[in-house]
Formats: sequence, C-alpha cells, structure tokens
Amino acid sequence: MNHFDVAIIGSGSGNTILDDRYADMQVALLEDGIFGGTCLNVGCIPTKMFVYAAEVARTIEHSSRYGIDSRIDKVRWPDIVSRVFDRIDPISAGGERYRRDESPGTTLFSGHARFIGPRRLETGTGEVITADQVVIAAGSRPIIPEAVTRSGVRYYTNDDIMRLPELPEHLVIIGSGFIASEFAHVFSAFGSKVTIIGRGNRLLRHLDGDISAHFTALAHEKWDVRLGNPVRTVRGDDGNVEVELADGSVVSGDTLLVAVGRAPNGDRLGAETAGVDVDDEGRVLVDRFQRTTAEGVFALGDVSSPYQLKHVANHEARVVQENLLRNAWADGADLVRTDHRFVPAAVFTDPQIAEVGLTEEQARDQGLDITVKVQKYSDVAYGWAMEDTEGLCKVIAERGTGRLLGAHVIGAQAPTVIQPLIQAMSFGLSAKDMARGQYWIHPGLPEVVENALLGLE
Ligand SMILES: Cc1cc2nc3c(=O)[nH]c(=O)nc-3n(C[C@H](O)[C@H](O)[C@H](O)COP(=O)(O)OP(=O)(O)OC[C@H]3O[C@@H](n4cnc5c(N)ncnc54)[C@H](O)[C@@H]3O)c2cc1C
Ligand SMILES: NC(=O)c1ccc[n+]([C@@H]2O[C@H](COP(=O)([O-])OP(=O)(O)OC[C@H]3O[C@@H](n4cnc5c(N)ncnc54)[C@H](O)[C@@H]3O)[C@@H](O)[C@H]2O)c1
Repeated sequence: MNHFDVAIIGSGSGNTILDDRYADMQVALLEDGIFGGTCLNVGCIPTKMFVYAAEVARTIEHSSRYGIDSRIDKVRWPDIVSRVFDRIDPISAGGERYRRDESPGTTLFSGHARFIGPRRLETGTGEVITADQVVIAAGSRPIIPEAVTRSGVRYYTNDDIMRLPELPEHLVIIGSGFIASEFAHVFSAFGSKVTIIGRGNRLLRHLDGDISAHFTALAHEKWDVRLGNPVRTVRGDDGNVEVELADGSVVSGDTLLVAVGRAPNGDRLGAETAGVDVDDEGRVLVDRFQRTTAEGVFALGDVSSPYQLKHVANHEARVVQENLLRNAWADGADLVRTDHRFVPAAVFTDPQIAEVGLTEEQARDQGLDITVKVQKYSDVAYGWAMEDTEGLCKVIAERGTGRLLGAHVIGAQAPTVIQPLIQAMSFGLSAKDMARGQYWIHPGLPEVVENALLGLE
C-alpha cells in the first residue's frame, strides 16, 4: 500500500494546488473523468468560446441598425465545434501527461476514489492508498429530473451538448438558470429554434427581481419561453422529443437539453467512513478555513461551496494550498480564511448579466435603509453609439453611509462593466468616493456606473 503526503480527489481546481512548495512531496492525484475538470472541459471555457461565436452571429444579424446590411450565409457548426475543442482537448491531454509523466512527486490514479477509512482511499484502480492530508475537490454533476430518466429518451447535458454532430433544428431546454440561459443564446444565435421550460415564473430567478424580470421579458421576444409550468412527462425516440407540461401543453423538438442544477459529488465518496460530514444535497461541510469535519481532510469548490463558480473554486483552492502547509488542526495554527463577502457572478447570455452583493429584495429583507438607482445604458454616450435599448445598471447603497450593498448589470459586456463595483465593495469604497474619487474615461461604457452612483440619494 502506498502512503502519500497529500491526496487530492479531482483534477479541476484541485490540480491548481500543486505549486513549487509541493515539489518535494509525494502527492496522489485522483481523477475519474476527463483531466482538468468541468471548467476546462465542459464548463466555463468551452461555453464562452461558443458564446463569443454566437455574439459574432448576433452582431451580423443586427448590423442594419448601424447602416450596414449583412447576412449570415452559413453557420458551419462542425467548424465552430472544432475551433473550441481543438484548442481545449490538447490542454486537458497535456495537463494529464504533465502530471503522469513529468511531475516526479505526483502519482496520477485514473479511477473513482472512495474513502474506506480516515484518510484511506480506494483509488478505483485496484490500489488502496493512505495520506497525511486529503483534499476533496470532486466537483458536481448535472441533476436529471426523474421525468427524464424514467422516459428513456436521449437527453443532453453540458457534458455532451457542445459536441452534437449537427445543429439542432429545435432545442428544448428543461431548466431556467445559468446553463439554460447561456445555451439558449448560443443555439438560437446559430439558427436553432429554442424552447425553455421553467418551473418558476421567471428566468434566472436567483437574480435581483428587476434584472430577472427584464431578462425574462427580453427572452420572451427571442425564444419560446414556458414558465410556471413544470414538466409532467417526457416521451419520444431518436431525433424526436415531446415534453408534456403540467397544463397539458406539449413541446416538441429534436434535441433535449437538461439544465436544472448541479448536485455536489460529496454523496459518492464514502465520506461517512472517513468522518467527513456531508449534507442532504451531497455538499461536504467545511469551515471558513476549508477544513472538513475530519482531521487532515479539506474540501473546496463545487463539492463543498455555496457558490458553484470557478473563481470561487480557485479562491478556495488557494486557501487550501496555504492551509495544507500550516499544520491546520494544531491549536493556534495561523490559517488563511475563505472570503465569501462579495462573490460576483455573470451569465453569458443575451444580453450579458453580472451581479455582486445583495439583491434589492435581500437588502430590504435585512431591514437595511437603502437607496437604489437604475441607470440605462442608453443614458450614456457609448450606449447611444451602440443603439442600446436593453442595458441597465442597478446599484444599491445604504442611505446615509453610502456603503455599496449590491450591483446588478444587464447589457453588453456586463461582466466587465461591473468589475469596478466589485473592487469598490471589496475594498470598502463608498458610492460617493467611487463616483467622484476617480476619473471615468469619456465616453466609455462604465460611465453608466458613474451615473448610477451619482443618481443614488
Ligand atoms: C456549462 C457550465 C458553464 C460554466 N460556466 C462558468 C463560468 O462562466 N464562470 C464560472 O465562474 N463558473 C462556471 N461554471 C462553474 C464552474 O465550472 C465550476 O464551479 C468549477 O469548474 C468547479 O470546479 P471544481 O474544481 O470544484 O470541480 P471540477 O472542475 O468539476 O473538478 C472535479 C473533478 O473531480 C473528479 N471527480 C469527482 N469525483 C471523483 C472521485 N470520486 N474520484 C476521482 N475523481 C473524481 C471529476 O471527474 C472532476 O474532474 C460553469 C459550469 C458549467 C457546468
Ligand atoms: N456563467 C457562469 O458562471 C455559469 C454558467 C453555467 C453554470 N454555472 C454554474 O453551474 C450551476 C448549475 O447551472 P444550472 O443552470 O444547471 O443551474 P441553476 O441553479 O442556475 O438553474 C437551474 C434552474 O432550473 C430550475 N429547475 C429545477 N428543477 C427543474 C425542473 N424539474 N424542471 C424545470 N426547471 C427546473 C430551477 O428552478 C433553476 O431555476 C449554476 O448554479 C452556476 O453556479 C455558472
């Protein structure tokens, strides 16, 4: 049996822990899927490469409003797919090769790891290992509703929808969150008809109410959106899917995408045998130092975090990277803490959306005395240049102190436009200091942020 200094389950964010300080250690890296994890292979990176191509298509489609008539001759889907995966697949393969052949202290186990005791792991390759410290970085997986599994109908998730052999004619999406909104944009921009089916009455329900309502209204103009109407049954055969909704209506298409959330993989680790507590949803419980309930075992990323976002998984991996080296269970250990104060998120749909901090509803529920300003992109010069009719920037601050509580942007380049607000909140700048303590390049799009800040009472 092999003994290691550190064992890491999952090669996504878990793989980023191994910097030079780990070069002299014996490390086991355990991975049961594609090397590099979700973000690289089936998540953030490929989706955004598809989104960029979709935006090129939309720009062509809308060009006449600027006096330029143009049209799309052809969408070469196989070439769109190759552009993405010819770039990504070699990165994953290269990362695996590096860990397998070129990292002397690291042993890669390609199998499904399970605890069979405290810091003792069955690697899924027939070998059992032990380690002084273990990191659980096992991510999450798509949830598939029972109506879909029961039907036996061929369905896709983010794992395989991006490698379809051809563009769907009519893509039916069950789910109304991040993944549904991003893929609806991608496939509709390339010419597929898209239907989105959601249980609730709005798309992206977790967002600030104004932003979610605005996005839902815009989505109705572009896609067939069925809300407040849960799926009753799914039926069909190859190339033909029918989804019957609670009100008896039926949606038919040729391809079904399921995007109703992702379950943390903590339920598939034999965690109980190792003293690692996991909640009912499969999320590994951690403290603010990323320590689990078992001594010597840390967890990070989707498997344990309240945020299923790559920048959060990366941040938590940096915390674990430090704390692994600090005798983390000793009294008085000087540990690094996770900072979840201002976690931003962006949805790369059409239009783009970004948020940080409290929604207006959360701020009011907390009894805060707030001032709110919604500024349109069309109120600033760059918004005129773009002929923008959709973009909004909403800022929420505490009345009196000017403390920034939340920011919500929907419109072109929202994840970029919001970044100065994330910075201001993280470093404690008040709305007034942020607005007037710096220059705002004229006529840049961030003037919409400046004007929103100045518009707060
Ligand atoms: C379609 C999509 C788009 C996304 N886009 C964005 C985005 O734009 N921005 C953003 O911030 N986030 C995005 N995310 C979320 C982001 O991808 C995840 O939050 C992030 O990748 C989580 O990283 P992780 O290291 O926790 O897990 P992962 O990267 O999933 O790594 C976990 C690894 O562990 C392996 N594993 C699991 N169990 C075991 C086991 N028992 N034994 C061995 N190996 C195991 C898995 O195979 C996997 O490779 C997106 C997600 C999806 C699905
Ligand atoms: N740009 C990004 O950062 C990005 C992109 C994609 C995914 N992600 C991450 O991945 C996670 C998973 O994405 P997701 O879109 O699958 O989940 P999600 O949580 O964003 O949305 C799932 C939606 O599906 C709805 N739903 C649940 N069960 C349903 C059912 N049976 N029928 C119809 N609707 C149902 C939910 O009400 C919810 O609105 C996200 O929460 C996010 O953290 C991030």
